[in-house]
Amino acid sequence: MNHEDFLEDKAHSREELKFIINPQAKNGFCLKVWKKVEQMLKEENIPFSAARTEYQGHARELAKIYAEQAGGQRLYLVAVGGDGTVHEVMNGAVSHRNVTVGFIPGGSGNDFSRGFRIPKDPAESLKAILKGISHSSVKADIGMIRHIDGKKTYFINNMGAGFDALISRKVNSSKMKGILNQLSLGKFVYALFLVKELFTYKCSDLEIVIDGKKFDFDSAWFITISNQPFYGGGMMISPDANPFDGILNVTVVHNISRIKILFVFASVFKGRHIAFKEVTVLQGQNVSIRSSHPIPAHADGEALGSSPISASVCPEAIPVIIGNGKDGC
Ligand SMILES: Nc1ncnc2c1ncn2[C@@H]1O[C@H](COP(=O)(O)OP(=O)(O)OP(=O)(O)O)[C@@H](O)[C@H]1O
Repeated sequence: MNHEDFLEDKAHSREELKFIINPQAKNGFCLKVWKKVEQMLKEENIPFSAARTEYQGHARELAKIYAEQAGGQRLYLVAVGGDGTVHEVMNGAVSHRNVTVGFIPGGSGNDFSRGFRIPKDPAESLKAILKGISHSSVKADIGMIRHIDGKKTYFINNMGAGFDALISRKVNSSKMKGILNQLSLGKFVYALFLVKELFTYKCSDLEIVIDGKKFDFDSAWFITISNQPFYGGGMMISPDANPFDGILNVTVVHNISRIKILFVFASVFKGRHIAFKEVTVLQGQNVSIRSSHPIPAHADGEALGSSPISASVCPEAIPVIIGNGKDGC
């Protein structure tokens, strides 16, 4: 491991490296990932500290506390878990300019690592983090959702409303996710629920306003607003999304039969679904969603109330360590 630069940098500064681990991610598999990473850190004499989450929302609280404790000094906060964990760490850290966020994939979906080209293997992702700390961190865009009560939720992968939000809600509360994770088939859980819910979902009419321009969609299945291409455990929902371009990419699936949507689904893993006339692709900086009846929403796969809802891009809002720099994305 090339960690000499890292150690040298640390000798000159009070920079800190902290890990926030979700021991429940991928049904407990994440702990094995962490053990491996922890062993490597110890073997290489790399100074670090670590905390495990104890409940939903804890990673966000820990990130906020650590960011404040750092008192303005540079803090590298590495989420070890799935997309829910990186979502929470990023939300806790985002208002603290001294925090740089990293990620070691230990969840079932890990779309953040796909979208930011972080290695799947924990040892490789740790190497990428140490290299990133020594040589480069980059500022990534994030999306911001403003709630009626003035609170804000940020997303780093994507947000959405409609069928996809319903699926992620069902997946997250199901026992099936755990069972499939045990069988190393966790990434198929979204596909399974998609097929299961397909025959009962009630579509809605959507009014989407992007940067002041209105678009109407009859009988819409879902809308996804993406900062990077992947969601749902490897589906390339928004092939053109780029977390460094200051733009949010919008995908709307509408006016399509229940059978044909299966073909859209079959093609989404390679991003070929955008060729369907029932898939509309748009982009902009501010997106608002109204629907004929309230539809569930999510941010980075975590449940988030229901429509109406709106999101804006915050360009270059958070420093991230992704190993390869922007060019890697
Ligand atoms: N100690 C804990 N006990 C129960 N739930 C937790 C705990 N720590 C975190 N969580 C919650 O677990 C949920 C899932 O975490 P995460 O998304 O990281 O893993 P995953 O679902 O396996 O991966 P992915 O989202 O990539 O599919 C999140 O909503 C998070 O808030």
